[in-house]
Order: sequence, then structure tokens, then C-alpha cells
Amino acid sequence: MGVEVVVEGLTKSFGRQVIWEDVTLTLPAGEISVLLGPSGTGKSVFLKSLVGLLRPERGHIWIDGHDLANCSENKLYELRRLFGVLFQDGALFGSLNLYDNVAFPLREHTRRSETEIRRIVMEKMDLVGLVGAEGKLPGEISGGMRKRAGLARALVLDPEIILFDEPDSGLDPVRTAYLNQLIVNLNAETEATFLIVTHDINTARTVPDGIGLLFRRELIMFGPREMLLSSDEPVVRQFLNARRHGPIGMSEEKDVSELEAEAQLGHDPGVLPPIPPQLMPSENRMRRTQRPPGAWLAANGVIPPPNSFVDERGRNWLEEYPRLVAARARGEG
Ligand SMILES: Nc1ncnc2c1ncn2[C@@H]1O[C@H](COP(=O)(O)OP(=O)(O)OP(=O)(O)O)[C@@H](O)[C@H]1O
Repeated sequence: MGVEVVVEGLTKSFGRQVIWEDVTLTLPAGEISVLLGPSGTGKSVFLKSLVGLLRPERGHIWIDGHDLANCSENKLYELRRLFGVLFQDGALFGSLNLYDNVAFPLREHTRRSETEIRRIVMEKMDLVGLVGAEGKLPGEISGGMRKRAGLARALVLDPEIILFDEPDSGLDPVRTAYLNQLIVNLNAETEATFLIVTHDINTARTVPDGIGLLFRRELIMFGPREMLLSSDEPVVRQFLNARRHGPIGMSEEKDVSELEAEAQLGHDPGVLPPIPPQLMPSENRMRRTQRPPGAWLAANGVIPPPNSFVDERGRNWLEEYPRLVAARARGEG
């Protein structure tokens, strides 16, 4: 089971430029969280701070009782072993074939024999659907395959926490859909704690258990997916529905005159679109941290818009989910 990551009052600046201030959130153990925000709001800086590649000025990052933001270099080295990171381009070594790329952390950080390394590499290649491509060089394969190879490499040391920096960047919508399914399946398989930084609204709406939004140097909101998807906070509503109307402008923030002009036109933020069902693992598997669809909304007395929780095959997950749980309980899952 993955570990919980508790971020408290974290602040990061470069010189006099404050990137974000007083960020407080908890990545629950084993859950999938997504971090959103307009370009330049410091999402990558946040990921780098979590793995200790950047040192924030203030605040704490608690993992297993240790404060990663304020620990010794030795402790940091140890804590980093808990993380697997999928960098944007896969960050593969161009001169090594996929097998050697994936084997690299094992050869670097463990004393495993080549036989054991082969077993682990092939297991991870299988998880990401790359068996047969071990001999290829990164330059010979597609961007989607490079990402999957980067993912296999991020998995070889069996991390408790996996960070994904824009896993969908540069991928077409179909490849993104496959990658999202792979991420959900991997979460079911590894039970690690996942944090995904993305710009892809569909990914943000359907993959995670929890969503956070960075804007104007702060974390505007962080909470369960259904809470953010039904929120009427203007920035959250605008971002999660990819609308032009709202506080976010072309260059991050609209100025006062733009906002006043919009207010005078009397645009409303639009009706809330249906809340999609969360992507489930393949083959009727269940993630350990799975929440029943509609649970947060029901507990908070929020009525979802019509057609919420209906998937592309027309199945309504408010009805489908209890059926699946019952079938699994009878051993049919
Ligand atoms: N090492 C660094 N030194 C100085 N400034 C930096 C450094 N790394 C990032 N920044 C600045 O921090 C800000 C946030 O950058 P970051 O890449 O984290 O944004 P982002 O939200 O991930 O953007 P995008 O969505 O476009 O990838 C930018 O203004 C960037 O110039």
C-alpha cells in the first residue's frame, strides 16, 4: 500500500518571484490525485519539490514521519527511493535500448543479479504493454511508447509514490485514453499513491480520486473529484469546464477592466455539465481506494446534473457500481 504525503504550508520562490505560497494538502495513501493549473503556475516546481529536487523556503512535506522538505541529504536520498517519477518526455537515455533504460535504476541502486534484473524488467515491460520492444532505441519508437517505457522505468524499484508530469502531453486523444486506462490499472495493481500533473481536462475529470487547482500563487482548492466537478467557485468552474468566461485569461489572469466588462455583459458561468463516471480498472477489477460514484455528492446533499455518471456505452454507474460490487462479493468479479 502506498504512503500518505502530507504537505503543510509549503512556499517556493525563485529570488523575489513567489511561485506558490502556503500550499497545504494531503495525498491519501493509494489514491490518485491530479494537480491542475494554468501554464506557469508552478506545477512542475511542485513535483520537483516533492521529490526534493527543489528545496522550498517554508513548510513541510511529511512522509512516514519524516519531513522531506527539511531533512539531511542522506535522509533525502533514502526518501527518494520511495518515489517513481514519469517525466514529460519519458527522460530516456537515447543511446540505450528500452531494456537497458528500464534496467538502469536496478543496476544503479541495487545489487541484484542480471537474472533477477531480467525478471523485474520483463515484468514491468509487460505491465506497460511493451514486451517485444526491449531491443528498440528511444528514437525508434512513438511518443506514447516512450512514455510507457519511462513508466516501466519509474516502476522498477517498486515505488510507494508515483509522480506523473503531464503524462498526456504530446499524445493524441486515443493514446491519452489508453494511457489513462493504464494509469488506473497500475494504481489497482501497485496500490501506490499517485499524483498526476496534467492540462488534459478529460484526464482530470475522469481519472483521479482527488483534484487540486493552483492559481495566483496558491492552491485554490483540493478535494474529492466530485467536490471540484460540482464546485461553483469561479476559477474551478472555469478551469474544469475549459471555458473562456471566468477569472482565468489568456495570460493567466484577466485584469480588472476585462472582468468588469464581462460582468456588465452579464454572462453567467453556464450550467454545470454532467459529471462523468470515474474510470474503472479493466476486467472489473476494483482499486482499494475506489469510492462509490455519487458518494461525495450524496453525503453533501449535492444533486448532480442530469446524465451524470453515464459512460460512453450508456451505462449508468450509479446502478452499475453496486451490481459490480455484488458480483465481486459473489466471486464473479
Ligand atoms: N530552476 C528555476 N529557476 C528559476 N525559475 C524557475 C525554475 N524552475 C521554474 N521556474 C519558474 O517557475 C514558474 C513555474 O514553472 P513550472 O514549470 O513549474 O510551471 P507549470 O505550472 O508546470 O507550467 P506548464 O503548465 O506550462 O508546464 C515559471 O515562471 C518558471 O519560469
